[in-house]
Amino acid sequence: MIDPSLPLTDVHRHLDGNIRARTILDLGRQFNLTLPARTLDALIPHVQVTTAEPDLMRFLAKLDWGVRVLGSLDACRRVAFENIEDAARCGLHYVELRFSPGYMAMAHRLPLAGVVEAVIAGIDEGCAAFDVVAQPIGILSRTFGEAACLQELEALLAHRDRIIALDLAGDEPGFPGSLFVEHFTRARDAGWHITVHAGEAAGPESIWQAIRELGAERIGHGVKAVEDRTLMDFLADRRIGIESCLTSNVQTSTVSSLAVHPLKTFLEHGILASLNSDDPAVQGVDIVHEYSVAAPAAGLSREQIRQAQINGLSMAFLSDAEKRALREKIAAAHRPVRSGVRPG
Ligand SMILES: O=c1[nH]cnc2c1ncn2[C@@H]1O[C@H](CO)[C@@H](O)[C@H]1O
Ligand SMILES: [Zn+2]
Repeated sequence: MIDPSLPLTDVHRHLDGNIRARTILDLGRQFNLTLPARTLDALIPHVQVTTAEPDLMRFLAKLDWGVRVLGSLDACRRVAFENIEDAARCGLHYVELRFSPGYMAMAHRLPLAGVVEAVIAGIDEGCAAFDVVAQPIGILSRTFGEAACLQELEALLAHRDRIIALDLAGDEPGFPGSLFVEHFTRARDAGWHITVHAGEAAGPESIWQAIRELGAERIGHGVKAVEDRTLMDFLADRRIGIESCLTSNVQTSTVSSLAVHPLKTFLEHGILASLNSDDPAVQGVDIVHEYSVAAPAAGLSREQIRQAQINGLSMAFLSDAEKRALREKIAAAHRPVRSGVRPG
């Protein structure tokens, strides 16, 4: 139930959580690595979630093979390019691709700033080849601690003009946002937008912390906001966007089923919440599934799904003029061409 006359956006999509299984096989061969399987069918269970994982960390382990095969900077460039191709193929007009340079560099000790440069180059090449607007968001992988995140931050700052925002992802309960206040102060000083994974594996206090201490303008997942009415009022009043990722939340056991997902409550509360994919290749689903299958299963009406699509562009890290231009472009492309009408 995507409205084709409106821009289709995905503002919460991990580039390094969207590495094709076929590419993992291919790069594994190229770098002579021993993968857990030699064929695509046999590899899938190692790199894709099939049934819900018991918790976030076990879900995140499924992303590991994707980055273990990144044996060179050119491999990083390739997966970034393929991410744009994937976005175009599923009909996205605008995508914010987030990635963690430290996580991508880890297995083969690639230079961190080199990874950032390669990812940006792949995104640029993809945007030149396909009709998609894309912007990169840097991630600090909290799972590896404050010092590792500082190195990621430095690498991202080396390309500060090409990065639009900073995010914090990974082990939310193990590494609370309070450890990263300095990192985010520097990010804001660099003029970046801020979005933070919060209220996914930890409670509403994690969302308050992200807003008050890290300066989050948007929240990734934010599921646990439903437990705190004052917080929901605050999110609605301040127009702090919630980047919902329905299928992901079931696969990480953040919610027990789509039927109990709070997105519908957020929309009824007037919160700026949108539909996004998270880690499409790992999840085995993409944005079209989120709109046509997951959102109805989460109880959203047609009108609420349309509102979520509008919200996706509203919360995008674009200027008002850029948003208007995208809206007008899609509306014009959708307008039916009148044939057989001759002027005069
Ligand atoms: O749903 C999620 N919640 C929290 N962290 C995530 C999620 N998906 C991916 N990452 C984390 O983001 C970085 C790669 O982009 C990695 O740190 C990965 O663990
Ligand atoms: Zn995420």
